[in-house]
Amino acid sequence: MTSKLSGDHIKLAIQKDGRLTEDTRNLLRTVGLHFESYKQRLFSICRNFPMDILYVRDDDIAEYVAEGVVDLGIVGRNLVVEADKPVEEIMPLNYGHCSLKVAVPAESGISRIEQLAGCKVATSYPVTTSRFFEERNVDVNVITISGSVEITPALGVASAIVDLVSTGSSLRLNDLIAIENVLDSQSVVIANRDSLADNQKAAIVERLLTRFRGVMAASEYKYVMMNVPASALEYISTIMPGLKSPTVLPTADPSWMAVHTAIREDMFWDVIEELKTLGAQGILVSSIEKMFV
Ligand SMILES: Nc1ncnc2c1ncn2[C@@H]1O[C@H](COP(=O)(O)OP(=O)(O)OP(=O)(O)O)[C@@H](O)[C@H]1O
Ligand SMILES: O=P(O)(O)OC[C@H]1O[C@H](OP(=O)(O)OP(=O)(O)O)[C@H](O)[C@@H]1O
Ligand SMILES: [Mg+2]
Repeated sequence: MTSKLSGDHIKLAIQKDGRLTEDTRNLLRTVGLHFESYKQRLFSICRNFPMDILYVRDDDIAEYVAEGVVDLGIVGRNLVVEADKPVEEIMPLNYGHCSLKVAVPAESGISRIEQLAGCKVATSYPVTTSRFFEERNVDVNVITISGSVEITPALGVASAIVDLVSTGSSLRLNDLIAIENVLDSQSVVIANRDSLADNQKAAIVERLLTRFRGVMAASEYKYVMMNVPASALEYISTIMPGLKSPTVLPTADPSWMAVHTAIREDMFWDVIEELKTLGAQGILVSSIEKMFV
């Protein structure tokens, strides 16, 4: 095995050390990739998949993908939009959820962005912010700040900010309120366009995405096993939004049937409550590790 990045592999850039790092590493390991990741490492080679992983600052990922330094990147959509580079977003990954919002001091009395005309707006996302206000025809002076944007109104630097919000606690801590959403973000896979046009690379990318889909689909479902009265089986089958029709097996008692199915997490409690009222018993629920439909 060589220590250089090899040509017949695809290259994936992920955040080296930050909010997305742990979830991203976990996802890669859950899809069965074997690789070393030490903090001082800049890249590692997957032992069982034709891919090399580069660890970089998240701000650089979209640029590296656009330039073809790497074929794929995993990064927050907020940074893909801000980088404004020609890359393809090919899959949302359902972690790293946050939103970019316009916020103002709570006591300012400002509730609409039109009231910010002629004002200073501080942000670490100048490209996205300028475009947002231009599209809304509100003329503002965008000031670029690299961090702790929330304190700029209190310092008199700006009348409003555009910053990432997740729980909203940073805004509350600084007596700010959000007045408009600029974009919703989550971790996404982005790809270099030439790599997608290369059949060999595109095939490896598709293998990786298939694995990601399997893990993500599984996280949205629970596997449910239960015994139901044979008389209620027909109706119970209609209320179970499983993948296809549920698996029905006979039990030692002909008046009871065993039913196995996958139920979407978001409908789970409603369905379980209804099943219980219809006489289902011995309901066992388990997580699904991977799922391919
Ligand atoms: N409070 C939050 N909650 C959830 N996700 C967030 C939050 N803040 C940021 N994110 C998402 O996580 C990404 C990485 O955030 P992080 O704070 O690690 O960035 P960073 O400090 O710029 O890291 P780097 O050192 O790699 O440049 C953000 O670009 C965004 O997509
Ligand atoms: O709505 P909340 O849950 O409070 O999250 C939002 C905060 O999280 C991020 O900052 P981070 O903690 O990464 O600090 P930094 O931007 O100063 O690096 C973001 O820039 C906000 O400040
Ligand atoms: Mg960064």
